[in-house]
Amino acid sequence: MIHDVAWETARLHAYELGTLVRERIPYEELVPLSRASGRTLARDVTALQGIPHYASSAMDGWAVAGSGPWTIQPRAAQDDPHAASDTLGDHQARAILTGGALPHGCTAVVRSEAASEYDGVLSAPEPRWGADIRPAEREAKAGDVLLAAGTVLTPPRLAVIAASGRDDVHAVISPRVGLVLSGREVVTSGVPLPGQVRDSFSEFLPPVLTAWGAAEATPFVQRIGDDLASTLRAIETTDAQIILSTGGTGHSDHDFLRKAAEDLGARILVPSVAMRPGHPAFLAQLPDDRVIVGLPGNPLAAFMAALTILQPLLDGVLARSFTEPRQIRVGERFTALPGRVRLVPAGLSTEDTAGNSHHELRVISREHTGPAMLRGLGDADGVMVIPPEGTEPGDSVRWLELPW
Ligand SMILES: Nc1nc2c(c(=O)[nH]1)N[C@H]1C(S)=C(S)[C@@H](COP(=O)(O)OP(=O)(O)OC[C@H]3O[C@@H](n4cnc5c(N)ncnc54)[C@H](O)[C@@H]3O)O[C@H]1N2
Ligand code: MOO
Repeated sequence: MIHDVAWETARLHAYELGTLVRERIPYEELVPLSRASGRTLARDVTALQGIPHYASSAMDGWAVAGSGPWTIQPRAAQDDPHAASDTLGDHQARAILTGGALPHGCTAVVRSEAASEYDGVLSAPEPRWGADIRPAEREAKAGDVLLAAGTVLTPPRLAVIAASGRDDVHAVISPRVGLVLSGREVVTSGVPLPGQVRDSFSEFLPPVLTAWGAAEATPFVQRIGDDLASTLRAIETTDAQIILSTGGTGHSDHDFLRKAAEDLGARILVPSVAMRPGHPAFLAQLPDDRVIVGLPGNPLAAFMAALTILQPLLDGVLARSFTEPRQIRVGERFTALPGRVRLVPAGLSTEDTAGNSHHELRVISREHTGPAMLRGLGDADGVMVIPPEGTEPGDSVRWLELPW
């Protein structure tokens, strides 16, 4: 009798195994910013200089010193309106563009639309001291830690790093992932005949892996039949550090993943998970520390298993922190399912299933969410985790983000 691991425990085991794998593989590499989106920082990033690194104008208009009216000074460098320059004396003004370096002595910027110019003299309502000036180092001082190790690089974070003067970053090296797709009935193109099934995973899993930070390159894909020899061969011959297999997680005489893992001396960390769908999900560590993640063959079940085991595993391997899911209010009633959580594709809505409107968003399950279906997931905003005791409308549940 296999002992199901609680959903929360399966996530923790997967994360801890990931941190162990992290110690066994090379840690970091220098990556240009242009290729660093989605990567994880291996080290803290400090500002090479302040952001911004000089005081500048926030508007097109006039740099002024003291009170008006002001005598207009010629531009220091006619061909470069942004050039840092000169000093303004009291009651003097000089034209300036947004982002232009402030002249010394400048006490405010007057917007062009607020000022009038006549015979070399500028008049405007008295500006507040410091108006429309962007002081140096307002966003960061030189040497400040801008982003901590373990942070995932998003487009705005890359821009912040660039603004501080850096061209590249130390990113955590992603593990090599191999996909092993099992099932003689699985076909990869065209219209499947009765008894055949069109492959759901080779289009689906690689971008999910990329979104979860695992692979810059397409993972190595092997297709195997339903037999022990080819299952063993697939595991033994790949150089992947994480072997992600689909199908064959069951206990029938056509399912060989568990037997293969046992024959290879693997330590089974998660034999199955107290969840639905995705219950047969499986996590094992081979004697050489490579990892097998067994995803069930049913496509939605496979994704729920991946959310439960693969994502925390990758967070561990990528030196990211363990994330606790956010809470969100559910908009419908679920009866109890003793001992198991349910992972349900759901959409955000301001209405509950009884048609009542609410100020805060609630989540409501989508249609077409059977274990072998992906339509509901395609329409979903996220996945809700329904506790074994069920829910009443308005209860809080955990909410898992989708990787796309
Ligand atoms: N007697 C029992 N039968 C089953 C149980 C059980 O507890 N007792 N559990 C069910 C659950 S839950 C799941 S999930 C599946 C697990 O199946 P396997 O991981 O062994 O996967 P297969 O049997 O190989 O395939 C299941 C199903 O998925 C389809 N499949 C497989 N690969 C693909 C693919 N690449 N693309 C699309 N679809 C795929 C396959 O054709 C089957 O229909 O077992 C239940 N049975
Ligand atoms: O993991 Mo299975 O349906 O629960 O498809």
